[in-house]
Amino acid sequence: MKKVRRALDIVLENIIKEHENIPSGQQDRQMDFIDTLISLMNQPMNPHDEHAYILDRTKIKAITVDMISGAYDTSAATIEWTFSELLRHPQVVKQVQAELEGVVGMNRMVEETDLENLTYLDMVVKESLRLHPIGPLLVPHESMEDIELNGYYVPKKSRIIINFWAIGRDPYVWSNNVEEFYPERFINSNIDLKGCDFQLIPFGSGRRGCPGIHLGLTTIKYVLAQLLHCFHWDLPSGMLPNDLDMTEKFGLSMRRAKHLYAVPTYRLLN
Ligand code: HEM
Repeated sequence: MKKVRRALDIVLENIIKEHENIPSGQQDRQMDFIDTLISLMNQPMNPHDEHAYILDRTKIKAITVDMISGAYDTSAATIEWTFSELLRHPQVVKQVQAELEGVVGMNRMVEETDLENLTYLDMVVKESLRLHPIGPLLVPHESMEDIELNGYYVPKKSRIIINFWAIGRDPYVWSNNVEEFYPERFINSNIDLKGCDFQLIPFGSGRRGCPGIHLGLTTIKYVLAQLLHCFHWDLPSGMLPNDLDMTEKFGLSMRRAKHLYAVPTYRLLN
């Protein structure tokens, strides 16, 4: 563990140094996340309170580790699960591609600004997160005071674990076709992912809910939209959609037990 920590510290130190010593001629480049943190370094976050939180080098490294560890695996695994469901449901792929053709056309690549107009893709991602939440038990929480909830007494300092995987597959919440990948269930529904609709909380809820929800959703939709817009996708070696193994591997994040393989064919006009 100590070795890993030292190695990680060297990587992070290099990232910070690279940002501190931008070569002349590149000074006008757009500021990124690390530039912003460095610009706030060693000054109180609240200028009217000298005891306020101060961002130092170590804290910048800690925040960066949080960002990297929270972001990569979760987004990559969600893309892989969504793609698996799409390969099992060619009809849904056709509909996403029809939406992309309507919004983007076939002569240019998808851009980030297109995402807000891709409403069917939004439903596809919600449905994928319902069935395949990356954090099936979210992150353990602790009650700050004694509380009674729906007739249950929860003492202060209880460890609370939310089984969102089970909520996502509960027929009383989602009706009988709960095991089916069916994005259309979100048509005319106001359910969103921000954490107030408790039947769909793959990013958690409340003050300790996921701070990366917007970056995560943008990344997932952008990657999926580009992959589906640019390419047709087939399963390898004549495999049929129903043959695709959907076994889960339970861990800190819930990934596919086996990697997904798919064969692309280019489909844009140029
Ligand atoms: C598909 C993408 C993602 C999913 C499904 C996801 C899911 C979650 C969940 C379930 C939690 C625990 C929330 C709770 O228990 O209430 C969480 C926490 C967290 N996530 Fe994400 N996340 C994603 C992307 C990201 C990204 C892109 C970042 C960073 C840029 C990030 C950073 C974090 C951090 C730092 C926490 C801990 C928050 C705290 O303890 O206060 N996540 N995430």
